[in-house]
Amino acid sequence: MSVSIEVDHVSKQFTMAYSRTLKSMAVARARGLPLREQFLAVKDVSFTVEQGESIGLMGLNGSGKSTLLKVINGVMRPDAGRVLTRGRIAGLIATGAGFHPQLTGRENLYLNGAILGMGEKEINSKFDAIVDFADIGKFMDTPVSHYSSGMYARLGFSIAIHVDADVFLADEVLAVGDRPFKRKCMEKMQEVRQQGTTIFYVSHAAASVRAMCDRVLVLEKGELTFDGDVDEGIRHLHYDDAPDEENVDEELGADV
Ligand SMILES: Nc1ncnc2c1ncn2[C@@H]1O[C@H](COP(=O)(O)OP(=O)(O)OP(=O)(O)O)[C@@H](O)[C@H]1O
Repeated sequence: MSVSIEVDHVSKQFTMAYSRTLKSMAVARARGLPLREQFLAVKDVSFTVEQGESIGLMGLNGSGKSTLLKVINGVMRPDAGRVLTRGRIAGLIATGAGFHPQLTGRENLYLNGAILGMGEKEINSKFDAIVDFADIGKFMDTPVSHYSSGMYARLGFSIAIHVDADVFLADEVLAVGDRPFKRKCMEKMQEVRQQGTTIFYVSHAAASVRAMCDRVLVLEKGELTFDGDVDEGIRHLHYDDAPDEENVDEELGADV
């Protein structure tokens, strides 16, 4: 097996500004309060992923999951450490990220496809499959600013999953889709997984991580506190404790 992703002592720092207006800055300064604070969203994280592994990235809100994916994707540069990736990376950091609101679905498909590394010929050959999967056919010539968040998500996911990628990064892809679409996405991701694509799957839904992944990474306040067996990782996060009935999906399990 060959190494697909190597994350080596990676840290990412952000600045949190407390004051947004000149007045509040002046008040804070007069009171001797800090104007901003720096914090590490990802703290000294290291791990290696082999080609074809399917990783569930879990952690509470704000624990650094999206930031870590952005660093792996190359959208953000780490402040310390390094990331090595092999092959073409496709993925959704935020559903429909990169869509231009004034452009139609069709135009965004070509634009987004190009951003994800597909040539025009490749997009042409996959166009029907992408539109079919997204199931928003008659809205393809409507500006995406008129789309619902679910329609955005459908088109975004469909484009990304049809890229012949070596690594697929899926951040909360199932958060806005309806139940039939979630099911379809899971089936498609399983198909891509069977083909040997490395998958990074961010989810709060324990059952979907169980179905999709063969290893779990857990981030807590930016630190990697668990790397290993799926069930143990879920137990580590207590995701299985007393699920809230309203959020239990028969296939995806309990959300937290
Ligand atoms: N561009 C940014 N500038 C400043 N702070 C940021 C930025 N992006 C993220 N953060 C902060 O970094 C921390 C980690 O955010 P991140 O989005 O990576 O968390 P997450 O685990 O993906 O959360 P969620 O489960 O809610 O999606 C949060 O405190 C967030 O406010």
